Amino acid sequence: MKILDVDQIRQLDQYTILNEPIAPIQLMERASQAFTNWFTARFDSKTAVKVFCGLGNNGGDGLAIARLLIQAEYNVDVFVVRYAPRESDDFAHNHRRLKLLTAPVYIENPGDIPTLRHSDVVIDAILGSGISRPAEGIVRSVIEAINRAPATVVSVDIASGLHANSATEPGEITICPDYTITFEMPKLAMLLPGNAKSVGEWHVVDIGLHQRFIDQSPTPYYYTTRDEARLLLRRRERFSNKGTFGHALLLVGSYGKVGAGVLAARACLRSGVGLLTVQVPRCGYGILQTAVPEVICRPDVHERLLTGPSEVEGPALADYAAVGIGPGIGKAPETARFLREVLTNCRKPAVVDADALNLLAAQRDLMGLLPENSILTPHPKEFERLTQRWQNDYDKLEILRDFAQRKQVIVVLKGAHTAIALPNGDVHFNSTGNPGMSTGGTGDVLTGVLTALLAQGYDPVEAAVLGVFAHGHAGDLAAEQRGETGLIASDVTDSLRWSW
Ligand SMILES: NC(=O)C1=CN([C@@H]2O[C@H](COP(=O)(O)OP(=O)(O)OC[C@H]3O[C@@H](n4cnc5c(N)ncnc54)[C@H](OP(=O)(O)O)[C@@H]3O)[C@@H](O)[C@H]2O)[C@@H](O)CC1
Ligand SMILES: Nc1ncnc2c1ncn2[C@@H]1O[C@H](COP(=O)(O)OP(=O)(O)O)[C@@H](O)[C@H]1O
Ligand SMILES: [K+]
Repeated sequence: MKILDVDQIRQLDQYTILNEPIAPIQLMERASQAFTNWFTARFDSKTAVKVFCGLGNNGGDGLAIARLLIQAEYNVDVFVVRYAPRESDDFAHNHRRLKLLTAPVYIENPGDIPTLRHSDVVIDAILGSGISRPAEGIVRSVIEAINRAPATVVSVDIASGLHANSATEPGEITICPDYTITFEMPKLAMLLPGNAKSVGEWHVVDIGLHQRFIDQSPTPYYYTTRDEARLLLRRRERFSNKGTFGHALLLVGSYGKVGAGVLAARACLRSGVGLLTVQVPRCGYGILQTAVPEVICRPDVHERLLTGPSEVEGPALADYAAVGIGPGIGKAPETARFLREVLTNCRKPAVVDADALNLLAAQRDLMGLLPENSILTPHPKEFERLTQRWQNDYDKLEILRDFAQRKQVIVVLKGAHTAIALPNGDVHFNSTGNPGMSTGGTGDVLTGVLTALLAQGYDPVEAAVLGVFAHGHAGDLAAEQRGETGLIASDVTDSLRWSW
């Protein structure tokens, strides 16, 4: 799904009005109905609803929502924050309609702000995507009062005060909602960690904006939906054999961190690889053979480190269908030398994770050896080591896109809504995963998943988008079973389904 910016959404709005065609006020009605459908499924009609409206179209939505809820027999109070003498045409239209049902309360001074109780549900329709300056004066006072109150808060389209696709400057204030119900598509701001408090749990409701305009609109930002991820999945053919699905090599582990290798190996097997060889330091031999009997184990000649040579013969590096390197390998100079050898010789896109990334950061010339379209999977700290410190999430996104383009690699920047930057500058945000996955080893699992997909011949971009989705989906299934708190990395592997 594309993520468009505010100007594009405004044009999309106009395009829909002209080409569907639909009257602007009807489009507002459709958006308000879509919000109301979500709201009534979530909160019952005994709920005390307090709708706060601004004077633009977001406020117009709020007034229409208030009317729809009154008609559905909810107990609704409406407050209009009168911060300016102007109001939008569609606000005015809905204002006239609402006044036939109820009398809104006008807030001009802080003394007009009502007291909010724990049992109240606030609908925040003060400012939407049209915000053009920081919230000040009475708008700020209302936002502060709502944030202080113990009530549940649901924002219409976007939290008041939050910019849809640019940074919130220090000192700016936003509503901190429990939920955001946004129209048609997520806004970039909703996918960025720094905005978590200004977004809450968010849901998209479809309001039928014109698909042709969306298709034609250029954007570097995408959000992977379940259907899109499903389309990437390949079926296993009936007349297949293990050779059909590739022979992968994982280079993993060091003394004390052989477990990282076990996690990656198990996940690789659970992701459909045909055959898997795992090279671990000699100390990991017994551990790996016992924990994962399905793998071919190649013990390194070194007892505690990965250094390269092994007494067990195997295919040349370039003959493996895919190579994954990093989980648990440590940063010893011998391992750094081996990494250099691997990157020089493997000639196919590789999966590079964890300490392999830290070694790249320490010896930056290694980056020049990365095979084109390799998949790098840093968490934010590792990414910072590879690049530089950033000012805010938007700055970080630019650094991410620039890095992927300059190095011609795929960067999977992990976290909630993992951002996958492609060599063409596009960024795909993931839609699966949960905070239960913030626990040691889940990243190692991802390395196994991605290596398996490359070995099966998935194009690296597809492998990255699909693998990250499947990994997060497995995390979500695991969380359903165990809850988020009790989730461990092995549960993610055990929950890999490859259907959704
Ligand atoms: N696009 C869609 O698909 C659909 C969109 N819809 C809805 O429309 C919303 C966007 O509406 P919108 O453009 O009228 O913007 P909105 O935020 O309501 O208000 C702008 C007004 O506030 C003012 N203002 C700005 N900043 C301010 C501040 N800090 N403090 C005080 N005032 C401030 C600004 O003033 P100005 O900049 O002109 O001086 C202007 O007067 C969108 O979020 C969605 O809810 C649906 O109805 C239908 C489908
Ligand atoms: N809050 C979260 N929401 C969704 N996914 C998360 C969250 N926290 C972590 N994850 C996922 O869990 C994995 C953690 O990887 P990483 O930080 O490398 O862990 P480790 O190094 O311990 O293996 C990543 O795939 C990341 O996207
Ligand atoms: K709002």
